[in-house]
Formats: sequence, C-alpha cells, structure tokens
Amino acid sequence: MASSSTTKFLFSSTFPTSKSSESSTTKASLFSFLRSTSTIPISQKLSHSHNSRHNSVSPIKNVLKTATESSETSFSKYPDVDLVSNESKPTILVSEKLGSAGIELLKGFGDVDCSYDLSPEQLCERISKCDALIVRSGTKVTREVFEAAKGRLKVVGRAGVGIDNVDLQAATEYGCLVVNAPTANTVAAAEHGIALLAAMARNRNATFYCNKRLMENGFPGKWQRNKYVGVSMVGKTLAVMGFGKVGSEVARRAKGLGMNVIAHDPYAPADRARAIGVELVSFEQAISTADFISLHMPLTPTTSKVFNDDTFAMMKKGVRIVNVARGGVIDEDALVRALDTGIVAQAALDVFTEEPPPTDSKLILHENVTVTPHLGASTKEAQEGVAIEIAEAVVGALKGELSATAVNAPMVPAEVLSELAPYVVLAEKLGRLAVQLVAGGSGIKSVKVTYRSARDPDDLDTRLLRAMITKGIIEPISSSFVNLVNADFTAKQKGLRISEERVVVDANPEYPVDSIQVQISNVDSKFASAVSENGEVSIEGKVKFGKPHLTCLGSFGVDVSLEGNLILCRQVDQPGMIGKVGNILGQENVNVSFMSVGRTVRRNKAIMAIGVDEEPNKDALKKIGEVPAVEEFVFLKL
Ligand SMILES: NC(=O)c1ccc[n+]([C@@H]2O[C@H](COP(=O)([O-])OP(=O)(O)OC[C@H]3O[C@@H](n4cnc5c(N)ncnc54)[C@H](O)[C@@H]3O)[C@@H](O)[C@H]2O)c1
Ligand SMILES: O=C(O)[C@H](O)COP(=O)(O)O
Repeated sequence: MASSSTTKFLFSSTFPTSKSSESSTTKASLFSFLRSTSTIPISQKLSHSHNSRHNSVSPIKNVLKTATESSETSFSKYPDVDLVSNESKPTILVSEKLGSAGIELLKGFGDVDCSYDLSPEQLCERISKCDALIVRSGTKVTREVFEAAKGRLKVVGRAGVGIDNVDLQAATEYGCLVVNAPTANTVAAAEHGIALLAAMARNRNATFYCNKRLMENGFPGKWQRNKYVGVSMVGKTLAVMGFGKVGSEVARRAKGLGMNVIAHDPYAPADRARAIGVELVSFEQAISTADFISLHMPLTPTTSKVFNDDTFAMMKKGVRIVNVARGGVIDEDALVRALDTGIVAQAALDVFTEEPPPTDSKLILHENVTVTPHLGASTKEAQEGVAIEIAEAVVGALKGELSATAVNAPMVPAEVLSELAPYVVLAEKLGRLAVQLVAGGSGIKSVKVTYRSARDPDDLDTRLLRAMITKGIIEPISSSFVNLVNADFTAKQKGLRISEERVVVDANPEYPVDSIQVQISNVDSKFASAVSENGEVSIEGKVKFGKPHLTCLGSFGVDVSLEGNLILCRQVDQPGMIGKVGNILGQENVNVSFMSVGRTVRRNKAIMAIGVDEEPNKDALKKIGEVPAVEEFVFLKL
C-alpha cells in the first residue's frame, strides 16, 4: 500500500461564545436535503410546504453553526425554523440598495431590515440584533462590527465581487462566514470598462464639457473640432492586468474592436488566455508595451498601489489607463504626477481609494481624467442578478448549508459534500472521543489524522473532515465554538498542531474514505487500553451502512456504532462479563444500543465497547467499576 501525500497544518481561538449543539440525522434525510439544495433554487424552496422544511438537523448543516443553544436566536434552530412563525426568524440587515428580487427572497426567510446610509456607529449598534448582513462596496465591515455583533452575526453577504471592504481575518476569528456574488456583475463591469476605454480614446469627457459650453454660448465660435481629436483603438496594444472573470471579458471585447490584447496575471492559466487569443506576459512587459492598460485585479496587500511612480516610469509615454477594479491598486498622487508629466495621457476611473473622493481631489479635477462614480456593476440586469445570487447564498448559509461562494471557508461542491456527509459525522465523533480519552485534555498539542482510502490521495479533499475533527477535539475542552470557518484559526490559537496523512489501501473505491485514524501524542490517557504500542492515544473509525463506527482502540479491534454514549471497559477475558455489565445497566434502565468485544490474546485482556442510549447514573458506573474482572473503564459522551 503506497502511502502518499502528507499535508501538515498548523492551526487555532478565543471566543467566549458557547458551543453549538450537534445532532445527527438519518442518511436518508441528509441526502434528500443535499439533493434538494443542489437542484432547487431557494426561491422555489421557500414556497415549499411547511412540512418539507422540518427535516431533522443535518450534520452537514451543523458545520456552519456557531451560536449558543441558550441564545434566544440560536443559529442551531434555523435549519428547523418555522418560516411562518416570526419568533424564530433570523434578522437580515441590508445596508445598501439591493435588487428587489433579492429582497423578496430574503423576506421569504427572515425579517429584513433595509437600513441604508448607516454611520459606522449605527451599524455597530444594530449588528448585535442581526444574524446576517448584506452589503455592497459602500459599507466597511470592520473588526469593530464583528466585535459589536457579540457572536450573533453568522454571515456577511457581499452583493458583488470585491471583498476588500470586509475584514476577513476578523470574520474568520469570529466564525462568521463571508459569501459574495462573484459572477452576476462580470459582464456589466466588462462593458463599463470598454465604455470607459472608448470614451477616453475619443475625449468623451472633454466633449461633454465642450457640449455644455456650446449650449451656454451658442454654436458660433465654439465648434472646436480640432481641439478634441481622439486616438483610435484598432491595432493598439491593450494590457489587461488581472485576467479573471472581468479581465477576460474585457479582453474578448477588445479583440472584437481589433485591438492587440496582452495580459498579466500570475495565477491565470495560459490555455484560457490562448483560447481568447491573448498572450500572458510579465508585469513589466505588459505595462511597458501597452498603449492602453485596463486594471482588473483585486485589491490585496500585494496589489495595493502597484501602479506608482516607479511603475508609471516604466510605461510608454502617452499610455491611457482604465480602472474599473479598485482605486487602491493605484497610488493616486503618483497618477496625478504621471498625468502632469504626460507619461499617462489620459485615465478613466470608476473606482477610487476613497469613495466618494474629496471634491477637491486633484485627480478627479484633472482635465485628462474621465470619472464615473463606481458604476461598473450598475446595470439593471447585474443588480437583479447580484441580489438573487447573494440572497440565495445568505439564506443557504443561515440554513447551515455550505456555500459555493464562501470566501473564508472551503467551498465544497454539492456532490463532494453528499459523498463526504457520513464521514463528516464520523470525523467529529472521533475527535470528541479521542479528546475524552486524554487525561487533562487541554494539554493536547499534536494530533495526527490518517485517512485510508482506495482512491488517489489527490482525490480526497480533507478540509471538511479536518475541520470537524478539530471541532470534536476542541469543543469538549473549551468554551470556544468551532465551525468550518474558524476551525483552523481556533486550533492555531490553542497551539494545536494537526497533521494529516492520506494512505492508499486496498478497499472499495466506491467510497471516498475507508477509515479515519486519530492519534494524539505526548499525553496520558484516562483509559490505558486506548494507548497504542507507539505510546499515542489512538482510535480509528469507519462508516458502516452510513453510520459512524469505532473500529480500533489502541491495539484492540472493536466494532461499535458511535451513537448515543459509550462505555469502554477493559477486563479479564472470561465468560459472563457481558452479562454482568449488561445486568447492571438493565437494572438502571439504561438501554444498550450496540456492543462489541475485542481482544488481542485469548483469555488474556479484552475490551468491551458498549453503546448506550441513556447516560448511566453514578451508581451504575460505580457498580461496573466494582465488577472484579473489570480492570479499567471509562464513560464517554459522543
Ligand atoms: N467597478 C465595479 O463596479 C466592479 C465590478 C465588478 C468587479 N470589480 C472589481 O474588478 C476586479 C476583478 O473582478 P473579477 O470578478 O474579474 O475577479 P476575479 O477574481 O475573477 O479576477 C481577478 C484576477 O486578478 C488576478 N490577480 C490577482 N493578483 C494579481 C496581480 N498581482 N496581478 C495581476 N493579476 C492578479 C487573479 O488571478 C484573478 O484572475 C475586482 O477588484 C472587483 O472588485 C469592480
Ligand atoms: O466588486 C464589485 O462587485 C463591484 O465593485 C461592485 O460594487 P457595488 O456593488 O458596490 O457596485
């Protein structure tokens, strides 16, 4: 069996919020839920019958839940929420104008508060009463907003692409999911880019001015045709900086105008560029050979002010620049200097470092600058599309579904999700079990997870499983809540190092995972038999008939369904032990759901793993401990 790629992660959290509840559901209900989410748009789902919404809570849904059970607006209630009853409806704050179809969709799910033009203070005040916030580019969702939310805010929806106005690090630390609407405004932005390109080339801005003067003064003497001679675009070289969704649509359209298009994007695949007839080149080559430069990269620490005195100096004299990306990618003072010296002949700008820019901004007042007030996404079509896209993403997130447009959590395609669902449950149970086997669980520093599978290791996306193991380990020993969004961060904060290994085994390739093993090193165990020959607390589990099973404990093979609670006993391997312990539980009215005995050597030591529906009282546990052949035992809550 070839062992393969080993991925190692460092993780960590410090939230006073308490834990989410975890409930399981049948495979059937989980899968029907997943099927319905992948095929029925939420807009239709909302009109479904009342009963259809009352599925049991899916464990997959739980991966995004964060709020306390005790909280009045507990997020854990949402998947079961009665959409008709106002009592349990989530509150969704929409802080900027959103298309009406999106608003209607949101109203079908929660209480919608459309409050535009809130000051930062007003936003912080209101946010603690909200479960979701929907913004466009005009609202700054700062760390203060997440702090002020006091753990209630579950999802921020950005009705558009750029998420530079959301403090993603703070969102992640607070376990708040951020989703965006990345596709619905692509064409609108590309069309606006082309419109600005053409407007600039033909002095459209100056022509407006000229027209106004013409109207004021009458035509005679003002017909200044020679003053406003433009430049042609055909045959000119356009450098598209950022060859993503908008950049490639701009390139496609510019090709149609007869331009020679080159592009720079360190992450874009060359074959996608070739397919449009665009050559991918270096940053320097792009800016030094272009007659026109069109900006389409996101604003990140790397791209901030990437167009500055130094890079303007590398450009062809008389270059023309369009920016429909983000103002912050340009050093605006440097652009004014480049315009003044003529390095940049003209600029057409839709976006600015500060929006709206100050009225005395030298840049917007410059005679060679054409400006629009961040209108790239502002077409009727794009706004309706974005509104629906974000409303669906936010409602889905509030229902605990994993989002396809999550910005700070793994995006897991529906088909992968559906396949991994039972393993997600297993992963969390193994984490919970492993940590309870450690004496003084908070001293855990190093956890190794081994996934055994018949499939190629590259085919197994373990992020979800890893997050759930982390959740299982951390939640029983701390007040931190852990969800898919903050699992890695939480583990890192706690100094918990989780390494992963994927091992190919001879198993059924129909299933994504054959077994998951969790090993905790450098710790003492409450139950010595859980310690492997190598000295680690070691447990292994499998999914059998859709249910999580514990299959190995230390060096002992067992087979017990991980439902309800678990009693582990080590005893002398002799007849009558099952009966003795079973009798004690029976007398206390504790129902045994599952039972398995494992041993290494006949008539030596044996492990008895007993699944119980109820929690045995102290007396029952004491009596089990007093059975003469029982050498050690432990009761574990799953
Ligand atoms: N003006 C508007 O109203 C408007 C509308 C839509 C999008 N936008 C902005 O346009 C930009 C692009 O949007 P998109 O939907 O195409 O996003 P996208 O993620 O599809 O594309 C961005 C591209 O930039 C590339 N990139 C990242 N760093 C880069 C770098 N240092 N140099 C060059 N390329 C780099 C990425 O690899 C990616 O291909 C974003 O900033 C977005 O906010 C503005
Ligand atoms: O990033 C975006 O999607 C655009 O900048 C659009 O922003 P807006 O929704 O504020 O118009």
